[in-house]
Amino acid sequence: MITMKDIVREGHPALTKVSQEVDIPLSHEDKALLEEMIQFLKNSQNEEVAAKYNLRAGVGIAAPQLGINKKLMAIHFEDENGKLYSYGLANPKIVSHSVGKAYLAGGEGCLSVDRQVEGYVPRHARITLKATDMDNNPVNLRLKGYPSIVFQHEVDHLNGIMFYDHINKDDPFEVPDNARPIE
Ligand SMILES: O=CN(O)C[C@@H](CC1CCCC1)C(=O)N1NCCC[C@H]1C(=O)Nc1ccccn1
Ligand code: NI
Repeated sequence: MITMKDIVREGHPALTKVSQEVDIPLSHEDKALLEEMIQFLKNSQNEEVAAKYNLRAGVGIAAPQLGINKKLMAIHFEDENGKLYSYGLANPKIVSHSVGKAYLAGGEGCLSVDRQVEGYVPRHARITLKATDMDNNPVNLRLKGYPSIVFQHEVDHLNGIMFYDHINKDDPFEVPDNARPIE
């Protein structure tokens, strides 16, 4: 099972590399990795399991965080309306996005970053994302709000981008014009 010791931390080269696309149909190895990544997220959100294995709760994880530079990412969480987002995705691509921006009002963190980094992380408010899921089916998702932010955070990892790369150095809490805060 994946635990925190498997998650590489900032300074590890895998986090700033552009990852490679994977072959479709997925190899057994890549499919098994996506399954393990989803299981980690489920475990991390389960109080007993997280306490037992000292897991930090996460809603998404990308293969580079495991030192693996493949375009594989997993997302698992329920939004405020109880809608479940649970995906193991290969070769995700943001094919279109809104002009408008959005950001988490509380800022962002990362399981690969063992420190608080203050500031707003401006992202696209809405995105259309295409990918292949773990059963080799094409996925076409239109996302807004918190889910849109989560998916963008993970896609960034596959391109070697960390959340703090988006924070305005001169004014971390500067709100880009017409950007929407997500509580
Ligand atoms: O690349 C992937 N990562 O680095 C895991 C990150 C991904 C999120 C950060 C901002 C958008 C996506 C993650 O999940 N976190 N960041 C650090 C500690 C907190 C944790 C988190 O937000 N946990 C959470 C939130 C709601 C419900 C349950 N748990
Ligand atoms: Ni992260």
